[in-house]
Amino acid sequence: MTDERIEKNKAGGLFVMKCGGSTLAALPDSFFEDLKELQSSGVKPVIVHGGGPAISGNLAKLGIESRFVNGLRVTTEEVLDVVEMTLAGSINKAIVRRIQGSGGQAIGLSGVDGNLIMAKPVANSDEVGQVGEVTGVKAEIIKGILDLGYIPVIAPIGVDAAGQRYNINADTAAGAVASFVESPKMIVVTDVPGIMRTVEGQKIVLPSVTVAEIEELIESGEIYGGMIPKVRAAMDCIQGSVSEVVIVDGKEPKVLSRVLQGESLGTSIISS
Ligand SMILES: Nc1ncnc2c1ncn2[C@@H]1O[C@H](COP(=O)(O)OP(=O)(O)O)[C@@H](O)[C@H]1O
Ligand SMILES: CC(=O)N[C@@H](CCC(=O)OP(=O)(O)O)C(=O)O
Repeated sequence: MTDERIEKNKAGGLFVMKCGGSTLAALPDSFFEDLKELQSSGVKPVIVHGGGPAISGNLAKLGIESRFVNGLRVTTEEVLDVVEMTLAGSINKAIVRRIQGSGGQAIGLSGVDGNLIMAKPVANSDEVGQVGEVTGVKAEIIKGILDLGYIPVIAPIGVDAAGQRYNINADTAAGAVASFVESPKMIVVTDVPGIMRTVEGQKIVLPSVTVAEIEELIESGEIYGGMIPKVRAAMDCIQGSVSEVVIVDGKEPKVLSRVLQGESLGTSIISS
């Protein structure tokens, strides 16, 4: 990590990474070893994670059906108990244990702790229930944990001043965290090699896309399902301090350090 370009990133201070539930179990040990090496070299990673498939699995065990409206889980109080238990409990602690297992240092918390992620109901809460949108993130808590030498591992549960909990899509939460901590880059780690489109019958990965191109890809149906909240979160945060969002496959060797070194991997979303 003596590369000049990594040094430049260090000067930026930190980067936010979102780990999707689709990929968490498949992340190889080398992913966490790379993360540990970055941490040892002075880079400050912040992790926001999902866990949608695990939530659906736990709900199914309880005989509760999972329902989604435009990619957002319909969240009753009963569902919210399972969401919190899964995200802030088993998934969060599994990530912390994997980082520690690679010799890194991590502290897991949810957006409820210290009122880290403040939220309010989404506009269509009559349809989706206790789903939140972010109104604020206490960046000083994240920076404090980083200054202590730990990687913050954040579960996307929000809270409001009255103490009500909210289920927040993990891509949305990661984008908001990246904006509030003024991360220059957000890395979205998922189970596909980037944003793909079909050209002459072949699926290709787009090396970079602009906000205008994303709108066209959603319109044409080439971006659908779980990719939609990712690109929407990316578009929201690159309006502010985040200058680039990169979507990559977590199984790619040394993916984090390669992206931070400026290697062209996955799909880079840029403002224009
Ligand atoms: N244009 C696209 N390129 C790549 N993947 C896409 C695209 N449109 C939709 N997807 C889907 O988005 C999925 C990633 O979203 P999701 O399953 O929610 O992942 P995560 O758990 O990482 O948030 C991919 O596995 C793929 O099925
Ligand atoms: C409101 C909403 O839909 N919340 C998500 C939170 C987890 C998530 O987003 O996980 P992935 O990143 O693995 O999809 C859910 O309940 O599934």
